[in-house]
Amino acid sequence: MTEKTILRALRGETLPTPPVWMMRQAGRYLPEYRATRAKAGDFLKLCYNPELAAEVTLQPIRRYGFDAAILFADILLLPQALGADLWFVTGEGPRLSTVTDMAGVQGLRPKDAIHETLAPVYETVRILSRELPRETTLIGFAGAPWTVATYMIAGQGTPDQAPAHRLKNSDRAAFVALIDLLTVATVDYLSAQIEAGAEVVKIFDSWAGSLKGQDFHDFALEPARRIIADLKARHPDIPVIAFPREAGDGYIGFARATGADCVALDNSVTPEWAAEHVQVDGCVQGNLASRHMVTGGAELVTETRRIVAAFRGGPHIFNLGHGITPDADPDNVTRMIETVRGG
Ligand SMILES: Cc1c2[nH]c(c1CCC(=O)O)Cc1[nH]c(c(CCC(=O)O)c1C)Cc1[nH]c(c(CCC(=O)O)c1C)Cc1[nH]c(c(C)c1CCC(=O)O)C2
Repeated sequence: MTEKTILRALRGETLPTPPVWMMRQAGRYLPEYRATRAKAGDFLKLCYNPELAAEVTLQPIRRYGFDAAILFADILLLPQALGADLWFVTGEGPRLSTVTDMAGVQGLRPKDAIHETLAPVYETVRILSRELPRETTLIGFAGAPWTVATYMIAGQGTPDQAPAHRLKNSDRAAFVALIDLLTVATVDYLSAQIEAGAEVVKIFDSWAGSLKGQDFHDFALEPARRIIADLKARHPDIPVIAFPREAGDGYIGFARATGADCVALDNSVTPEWAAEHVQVDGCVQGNLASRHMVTGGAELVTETRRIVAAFRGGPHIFNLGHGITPDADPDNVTRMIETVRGG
């Protein structure tokens, strides 16, 4: 069997047509997702129901034939497995019990305890590795320590991650202890996904952009480097995609410094800039603005072609710059894929 297209791109091959998948491709813009979520009861019940989580992972593959499927789960399941309370408020987002000092960090469970909670996620991966079409790559994932810590410290999403910055600056020891626990737990979590059948893993650092200078080095780059080094020691052939969202100039050299096989790009960088400064080090993923999945039209086609053309000279996986939003039109996704594949 010839190797899957995404694995070829991740090994550094320049392909005539970039493989394509989408962040949040299983999500609320799809009526079949909404129906399955209703059947599960709510979002978290869906995440912990292996049959239904596998079903929603497969839905966009059946509908669109994406080159990759991403495990259906959430980056906040790991804090829950470490002992935080987690719930979702409809229309608002996640809520967690907070960790605000060293006693809070020490009150979390040890990393070896996570698998008890996360076992259903590994079962979802096993189902998917049996049921996916043979040409489709299965991507596992976790949040990066900084991004996960921002939710654990604030107890919710925050526009500027102020509570996490405050803890970092006022109680360094507690903050570093939390980052360290998340780093080692993430290695075990991703390793278990790989052992269950994930062929690639992606590390989402959605709030990396709020770390500047030395902080970016210490809390975005360094944890990613440690996670990737430890994972590759256990699973040498597993490619890793890193997503230090809104890193700006921090994207330059990020793959080299962390050992990532691919860097995912958000929309704040142009594809022409990224081809010159980031793709020189290897595979890149991205970076169509999600709003085109809402607005469609000629601009969707023009922008898609522009990104494909800008990255044509090197390894590239086509994706959005962030997750597709619930108000997206499913037909625009079809249009985007046709355009990537030569339409
Ligand atoms: C920060 C973050 C989270 N989760 C995730 C991130 C990092 C990526 C990013 O920046 O978007 C990652 C994530 N979340 C989800 C996946 C599954 C795989 C995929 O399709 O990409 C992945 C990879 C499902 C989800 N995670 C969530 C949904 C929507 C829940 C629903 O169906 O009601 C999905 C499909 C909920 C979620 N989960 C999270 C938030 C802030 C929210 C609420 C906001 C929102 O509703 O979009 C935390």
